[in-house]
Amino acid sequence: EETPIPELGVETPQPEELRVELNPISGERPLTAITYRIFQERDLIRTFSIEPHKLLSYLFALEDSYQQVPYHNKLHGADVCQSMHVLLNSSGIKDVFNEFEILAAIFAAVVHDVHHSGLTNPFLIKTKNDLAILYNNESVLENHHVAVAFKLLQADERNIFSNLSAEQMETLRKRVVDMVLATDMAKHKTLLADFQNLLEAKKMSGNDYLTLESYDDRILVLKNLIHCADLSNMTKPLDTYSKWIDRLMVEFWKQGDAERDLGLDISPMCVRSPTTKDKHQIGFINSFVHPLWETWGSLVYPDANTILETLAQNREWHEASLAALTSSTTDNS
Ligand SMILES: COc1ccc(C2=NN(C3CCN(c4ncnc5ccsc45)CC3)C(=O)[C@@H]3CC=CC[C@H]23)cc1OCc1ccccc1C(F)(F)F
Ligand SMILES: [Mg+2]
Ligand SMILES: [Zn+2]
Repeated sequence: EETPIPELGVETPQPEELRVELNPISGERPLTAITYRIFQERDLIRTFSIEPHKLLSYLFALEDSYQQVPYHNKLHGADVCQSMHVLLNSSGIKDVFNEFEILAAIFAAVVHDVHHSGLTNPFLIKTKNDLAILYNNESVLENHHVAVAFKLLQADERNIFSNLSAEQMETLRKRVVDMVLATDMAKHKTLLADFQNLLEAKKMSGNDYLTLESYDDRILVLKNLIHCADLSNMTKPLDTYSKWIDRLMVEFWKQGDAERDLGLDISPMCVRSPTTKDKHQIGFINSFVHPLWETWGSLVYPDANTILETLAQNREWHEASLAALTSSTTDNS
């Protein structure tokens, strides 16, 4: 008889009272609430003999290590974790990955931006920030995120992987590092090209995509998966999506203010002008987001159809508002 996993993370004679207690937490602690729920739903707690109180301790510490910046805060961590959870259930891949890979993917998603300062890699590099010195300008933020995530595991009461073998822990660590480093936008073009080549090769060889043998093939799909989850704002309904982009604009404008105060060139996307948001977002969707989701769509066909339609609608929304803005300005001129 398997020991039941306490639904609320801890054994209690008064589950109802604790449930009431925890509810406000899910409001203040969205990252912990969502991630704990996903670990339960995927039975990861039982499969990997994770001690529930350690999982809660780790998630509380992780959540508190996300900075209170407008966009790259704990809500973004929770959002990418939830998006990863949904993407892993896509028809084309849900039976491909084993529970170790799923554990690594969910964990990588929830930790992937921890301790983000709300500044971009180019900014940290040009201001010679300590992190840029430490990581030699190479995926500076992403190296920091994954280092912080593993440092938090070192405390025994937070080590959720204490019941994994040394070898299992080694592979899990490699997968998580590979995935988090793949969220650096500077890696986007190579990552997508390799992904397209893999799918092309699979198609040529006639066997279905699902037969991914090597570690390199399997991790390549997982890297693109976390990258898709990180760029999933644009595939969400407009009312949700527009809230994310407004948060990001505030974060970019604050960086623009810092650049001005430091006498540095203001990054193009940090310029406070009414057309910046629309212009850049259209460019971003056309150059980065749509090609990525289109490639993903060919793997998980037909799941991605709704996603691609929403992406097109959101792009049209920007084009309409840009046209309105530019026509009104030409009228004024
Ligand atoms: C919800 O919407 C976005 C979410 C995340 C990002 C993210 N952007 N980026 C980079 C920032 C620099 N980039 C560029 N810089 C200048 N001109 C261009 C032209 C086309 S891209 C690009 C490329 C994308 C990141 O590294 C973030 C961290 C990791 C993943 C993704 C994040 C970008 C969103 O909307 C786009 C955008 C919106 C508003 C203003 C500007 C931008 C803008 F397009 F500029 F980003
Ligand atoms: Mg990031
Ligand atoms: Zn992110």
